[in-house]
Amino acid sequence: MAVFSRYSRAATAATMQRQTATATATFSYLIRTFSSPFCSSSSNSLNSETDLNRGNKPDVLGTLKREPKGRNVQWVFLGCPGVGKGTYASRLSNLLGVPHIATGDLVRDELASAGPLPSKLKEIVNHGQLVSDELIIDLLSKRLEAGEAKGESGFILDGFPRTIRQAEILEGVTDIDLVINLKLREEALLAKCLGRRICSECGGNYNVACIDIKAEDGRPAMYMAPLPPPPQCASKLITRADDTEEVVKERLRIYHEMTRPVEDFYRSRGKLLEFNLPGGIPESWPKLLQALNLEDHEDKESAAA
Ligand SMILES: Nc1ncnc2c1ncn2[C@@H]1O[C@H](COP(=O)(O)OP(=O)(O)O)[C@@H](O)[C@H]1O
Repeated sequence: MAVFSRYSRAATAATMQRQTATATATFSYLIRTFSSPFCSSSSNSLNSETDLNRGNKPDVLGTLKREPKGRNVQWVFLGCPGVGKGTYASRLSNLLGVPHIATGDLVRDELASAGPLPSKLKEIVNHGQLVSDELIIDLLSKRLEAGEAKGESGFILDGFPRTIRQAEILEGVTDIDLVINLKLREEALLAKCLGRRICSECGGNYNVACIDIKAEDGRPAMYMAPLPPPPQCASKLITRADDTEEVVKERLRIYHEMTRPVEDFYRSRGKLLEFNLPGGIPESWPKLLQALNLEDHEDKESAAA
C-alpha cells in the first residue's frame, strides 16, 4: 500500500490546512498528476450554490475554451446505486474526450484478479459494504497513474468519493470543477439495480427493467424503457452478485449514511449540480446537456461525426 501511504499523508496534510510546500513532497504521484498543467485554481468551478439554485448554468464550454493549457474537465458523479451514474458519466466522457473512471469497475477488476485480496474483497462487496478508503485510493491511484502514462488529462469520476474522508483526500490534491448529483425516484432505483445485466463477453451494460410509474398524489408519471442487449449478447448476460434485493437495499442504506454527507460537502463549496432524472435516456440526456450548457457541443460532435 505504498501509494496509499502517500494519500494518507496527503489527507492529513490537507486537513491540516494544506501546508503545500511540505505536503507537495509527500503527495508524490497525485500531486504530480493533478497539480501540473491540468490543475488551475478554481477558475473552472461554479460560482456558488446560489447560482445553481437560481437556475444559472455552469459555462462549461466557455471555460474549456478559455483554458490556455487545454486542461480538461475534472468532474464527479454522485448518486444512489442504480441511478445511472455509469450511463451518463460514460456518455459525457465520450462527448468531452476525458476518461470515465468508475471505482466500482476498478473493484470488480480486482475481484477478477488472482491476487491475495479477492476473497476478502468479495465478501465486502457482495454484502453491499464499502471497501476501505485505503484500498479504493490505491486502486484509483494506480488507474490514474496508468492514464497519465497514456497521456490522459481530466476525468469523470463515478463512485468516488463516497465518504467524507475520500472527498477530503481528493480536495487535498486537486480541484474538482463540478459535482453532478443524479437523482431518481426511490421506487425506480431498486428496480433499475435488479434489472441490470452485463454481457459476460463484451462487458456491455443493459437493463431488462421496465419502469412505469403512474402519476399519483401530484407526482408525475415516469416511464423508463428497458435497455435490451443486442442479439449477439442476449445469451451471455450475467447479473452482478451485489444486485440482489437484499444487497441493493443495504447499498442504498449505506449511500444515505456514508455518501449523503459528501453531497453536503460539495454543496457547501458551491460545486453541486442537482439533476433530477425526468425519465429514461431519451428524455434525460438532452436535459442533462442543457443543464451543463453542452447542447451545442453535442450538435457539433454529431455534425462532425
Ligand atoms: N469509492 C468507494 N469507496 C468504497 N467502496 C467502493 C467505492 N467505489 C466502489 N466501491 C465498492 O464497489 C462496489 C460497487 O460499486 P459501484 O459499481 O459503484 O456500485 P453502485 O451501483 O452501488 O453505485 C460498492 O458497493 C463498494 O463495495
